[in-house]
Amino acid sequence: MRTIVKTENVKKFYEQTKALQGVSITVHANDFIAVLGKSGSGKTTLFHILDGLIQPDEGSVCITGKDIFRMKKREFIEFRRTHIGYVFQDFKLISEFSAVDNILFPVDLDHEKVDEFYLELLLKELDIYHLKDRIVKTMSGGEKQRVAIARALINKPELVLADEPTGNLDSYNTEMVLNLFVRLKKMFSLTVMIATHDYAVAKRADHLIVLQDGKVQRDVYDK
Ligand SMILES: Nc1ncnc2c1ncn2[C@@H]1O[C@H](COP(=O)(O)OP(=O)(O)OP(=O)(O)O)[C@@H](O)[C@H]1O
Repeated sequence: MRTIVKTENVKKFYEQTKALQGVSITVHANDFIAVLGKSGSGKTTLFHILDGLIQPDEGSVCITGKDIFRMKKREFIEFRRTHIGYVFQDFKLISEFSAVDNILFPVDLDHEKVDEFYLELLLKELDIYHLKDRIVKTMSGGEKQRVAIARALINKPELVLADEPTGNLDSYNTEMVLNLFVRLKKMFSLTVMIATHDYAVAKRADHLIVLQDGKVQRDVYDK
């Protein structure tokens, strides 16, 4: 089993708050991992650290065997772009842009040629092909969520981090997004990590990591 994520003793403090108090986890390739915890348990902090958005105060983070906080900035930017896809809790889409312009934003930034075949496949798999030219601000929460997932996948990352991907969805859309992650994981050999506060959602994963007060309280691997 190939290791995709390995953190050792990761700590992050915000003044009085100990957001992460020594988190060590190992995540294997092609698994579906749920990080379960109540509000304030440190899920977003951990995901931001895995994505290199914030730096830990202590500890190390290796993604596909590379220590991301030992990389040079430019090297990391390129590494992140090609290895990690992030679905933000609040989507972070550009509301005045169309779905397809949002999805292609990470590609356009790098002036790369668009893989039209892959784009079409993604749009169809996510059931947003018919919405590709719609302005994002006119879309429902579930539709925006699927656009955000497509944007995270457009550069064919190995690791997808999704922070509360079902947090704002009703039960129908929650089920749809979970099934989608399972299908996309198989189809594109992804490793999918989701953060959630909902045990019913977390139960669907192969690997469950429970965070409590910034510490790993349970780490169960069940395939
Ligand atoms: N930028 C910050 N400045 C100060 N404290 C912060 C900051 N970011 C997070 N915290 C604190 O760190 C702790 C962990 O927060 P975090 O957002 O990681 O939790 P979470 O499990 O993702 O919660 P939620 O489910 O509500 O998003 C909380 O006590 C939070 O208030």
